[in-house]
Amino acid sequence: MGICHAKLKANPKAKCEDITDPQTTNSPSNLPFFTPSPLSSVFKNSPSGGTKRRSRSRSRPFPPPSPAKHIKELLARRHGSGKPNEAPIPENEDGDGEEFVEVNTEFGYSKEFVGNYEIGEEVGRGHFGFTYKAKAKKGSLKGRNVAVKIIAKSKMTTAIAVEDVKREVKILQALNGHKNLVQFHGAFEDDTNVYIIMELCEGGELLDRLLSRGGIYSEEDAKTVIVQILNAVAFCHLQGIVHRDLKPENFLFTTREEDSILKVIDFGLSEYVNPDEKLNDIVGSAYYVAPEVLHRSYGTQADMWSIGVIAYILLCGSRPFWDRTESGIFRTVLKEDPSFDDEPWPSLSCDAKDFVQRLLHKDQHIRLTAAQALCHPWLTNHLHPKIPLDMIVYKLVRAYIYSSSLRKLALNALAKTLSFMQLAYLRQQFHLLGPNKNGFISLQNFKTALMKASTDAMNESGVTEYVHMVSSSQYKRLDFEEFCAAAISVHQLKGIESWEQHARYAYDLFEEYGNRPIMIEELASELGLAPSVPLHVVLQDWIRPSDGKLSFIGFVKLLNGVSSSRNKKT
Ligand SMILES: Nc1ncnc2c1ncn2[C@@H]1O[C@H](COP(=O)(O)OP(=O)(O)OP(=O)(O)O)[C@@H](O)[C@H]1O
Ligand SMILES: [Ca+2]
Ligand SMILES: [Ca+2]
Repeated sequence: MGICHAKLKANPKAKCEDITDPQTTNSPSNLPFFTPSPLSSVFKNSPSGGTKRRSRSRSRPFPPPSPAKHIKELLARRHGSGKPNEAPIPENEDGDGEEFVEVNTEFGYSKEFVGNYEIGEEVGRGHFGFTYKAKAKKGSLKGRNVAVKIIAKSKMTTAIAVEDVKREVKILQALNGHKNLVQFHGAFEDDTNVYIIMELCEGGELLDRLLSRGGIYSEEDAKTVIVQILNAVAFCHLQGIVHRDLKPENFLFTTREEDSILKVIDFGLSEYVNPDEKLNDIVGSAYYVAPEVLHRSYGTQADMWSIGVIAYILLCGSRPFWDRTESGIFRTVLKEDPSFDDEPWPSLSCDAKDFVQRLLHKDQHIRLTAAQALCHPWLTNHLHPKIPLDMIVYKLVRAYIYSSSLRKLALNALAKTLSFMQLAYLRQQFHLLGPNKNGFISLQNFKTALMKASTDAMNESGVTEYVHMVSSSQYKRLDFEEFCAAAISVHQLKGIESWEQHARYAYDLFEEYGNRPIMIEELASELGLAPSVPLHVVLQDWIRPSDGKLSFIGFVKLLNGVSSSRNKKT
């Protein structure tokens, strides 16, 4: 990239052109999604009537970036149109007849908001909600300040919009208690609004703090922020929740202090997803959306891309993927690699660059998971983040159990090539699974370990069921060595520079302990190739003519696994 208009801290003119977001126009009534504050019924004494928009630009030394806008398609689908209360709802592309559904906006929440809270000033707003400070009048929170996100029912013109709000509340409730997630205190409704009560975060948005520092963070400060983001997101992912709207506006500091705790907010676009499932709706904010979301086949790893974008912005003050139009942004996300050539990248650490690159990998299978990112040397060299259990381990171990014995041997050879640093993450995961005193884990351990972190979200997302399935498979106990072979991700290893060395060294070990003459038919069945495939043509290179053993190419294909081999053939 490297052109000034891509900079958050670019010159004011370029910045203004950059702002294609309708939210940044001066008059609120110009906003396609503007509706008057939903509070006219509740908020009687405010001089501003609660509708004055917070202006970032006047208080900043340079014009700030627009808050990230949601993807147009998302808004059209969820709210029917750009002006939800006026225009007709466009035809739903899935043909599920959304426009004919009468929307039921009864949520079943308590109707006692006014009796319980006294509303104060507005503290923020987004496309979907207005957030106010409020004071609890009774109950355990009596006298305490809270935040109330108010969502007007008039905006809920589609069943999807209603479901989004219900899910936002349900997820906040289920995930309550993690220190880097905003605390939830309850939900209310009346005829006009839904009220989501949360802890009040008084330290402002990450975006504002970034801007107040001139649009850039030092590596050390960025690490502190990123670790907290990863802690929260790793927890969500383990529960089977993908946030889908991670951006600097959706992180708040609890206090104004420099070392304030950071909290993830706004689960309005979050979704349940189990480890076997792929989501397909295009959701999020354009600058932060992952390529696989645009390809309509994604899971929790889409959030990791957004964290990569955030890390990139924190460290250099520029957006990694930029264009003037939404379709232009999508094109750069899909096709272009972010630049690491411009200042300050050459003067930043190699670890910082490597960390960001591993999150901005276009292939979601190569991208680091949240738990893996927490083990990256950029973070572990100075901080000592607590590493949570990682669902990818469950997926990989399950695949290993069902692999052929030949592939298991190949993976065991590959695991022996891992460096001490690479093994650190696997060691942590093994430890979390609670090995017995002889250093073994059984598949039951996978279930027991997960249940310790279980919330209602895990049941709803299908993670509980998935883990039950993994743990009820038949397989012997694993020691650490075999666990490494089982939990190694060949995809991810292929994404690192030293992959070729790993593969060569592993092949040498395999030659010593596992390679043997193999018939083409046997190999085909190992790989799950259908008899209709012209086996001799396809598998010729995989077997060494001299002794009929697996060639290096065959070994690598075997490591890739059955399904990827099969995909390549078709
Ligand atoms: N708990 C809180 N404490 C303080 N301020 C908050 C809190 N929750 C939200 N806000 C403020 O209100 C703004 C809007 O809230 P939120 O992001 O939940 O709304 P939204 O309409 O869903 O946003 P978006 O347009 O990103 O979807 C936030 O960016 C933040 O400034
Ligand atoms: Ca938001
Ligand atoms: Ca939202």
